[in-house]
Amino acid sequence: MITAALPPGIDELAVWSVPMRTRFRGIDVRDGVLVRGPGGWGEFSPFWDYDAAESRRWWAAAAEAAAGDWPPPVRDTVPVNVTVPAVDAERAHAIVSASGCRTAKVKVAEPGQTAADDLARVEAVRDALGPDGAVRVDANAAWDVDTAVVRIGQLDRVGLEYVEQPCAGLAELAALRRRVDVRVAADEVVRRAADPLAVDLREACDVVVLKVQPLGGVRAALRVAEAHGLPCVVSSALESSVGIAAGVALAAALPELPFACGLATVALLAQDVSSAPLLPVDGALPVRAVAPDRRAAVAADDDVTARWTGRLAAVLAA
Ligand SMILES: O=C(O)CCC(=O)c1ccccc1C(=O)O
Ligand SMILES: [Mg+2]
Repeated sequence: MITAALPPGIDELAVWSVPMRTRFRGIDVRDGVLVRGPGGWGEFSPFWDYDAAESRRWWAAAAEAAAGDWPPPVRDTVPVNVTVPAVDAERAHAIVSASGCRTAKVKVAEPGQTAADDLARVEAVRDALGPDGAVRVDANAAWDVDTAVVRIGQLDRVGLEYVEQPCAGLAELAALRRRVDVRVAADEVVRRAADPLAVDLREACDVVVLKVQPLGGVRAALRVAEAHGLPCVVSSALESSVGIAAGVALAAALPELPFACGLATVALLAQDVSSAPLLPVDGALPVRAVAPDRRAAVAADDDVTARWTGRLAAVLAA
């Protein structure tokens, strides 16, 4: 526990650090800060490549959770997808089979891998799910428009629910969307925007991905959903179960939830902050509070703790 320099409204900070089971987006270790306020626990865990200015929305999400300021739920469970990292086909099959989920999101276009690697992984996932499951892919903005047309054409042989952020920019997404039949989902183009409310998504996508921390909290993300008027999918930023609970609160509060959410990612962590982690049962997460009772077991070392308290101080001063 750290007692120095607590932010306003916060009575405890706990810095956690756990290895990933599988490398994901170049991340092998996930870490962050848990904060406790009068309304419960919140999570502040911007990725290390986010500067203080870009991390401010992440802090707003943690402060909102600690204040207990979430909107009421309209459902008590949230259907989720299993998230498949850029692993080989055999492991992808095993991950999906073990998950109990009926929807899978598969990472594609990983640097150093080929189109054949992606196709083999996606085919294995389809095989594991059977014909009634839903398969979506996420390219994390890796393709130009022509490449995306070709790759999506190949991968859609298994039938895709949507392709998430196939290209980087709004104009590219719009150009691609006119050339493929598969739905396009927008992620980075919304969550990394200076103003996620003001991005003009009308031609660019069919689905909007909402992430609580990058958008500045549950209420801020609900305003993003309302501003765009498109179907939304809530997805994680690889948080511990405390941060995932905020995603679940958002998914539970959305008026419509037509697709499974990307909130089953505690399974990608080797350990969790809670002895009752938010992991899916029969493809869904329950809407409930999370007690981070394992914070001593997952406590970061002094060096990592100092880096996080420094980061938090920089964000609060910004
Ligand atoms: O959506 C999911 O299934 C899991 C979350 C996920 O993919 C993700 C997690 C951390 C950072 C970025 C992303 C992403 O959607 O690109
Ligand atoms: Mg994404």
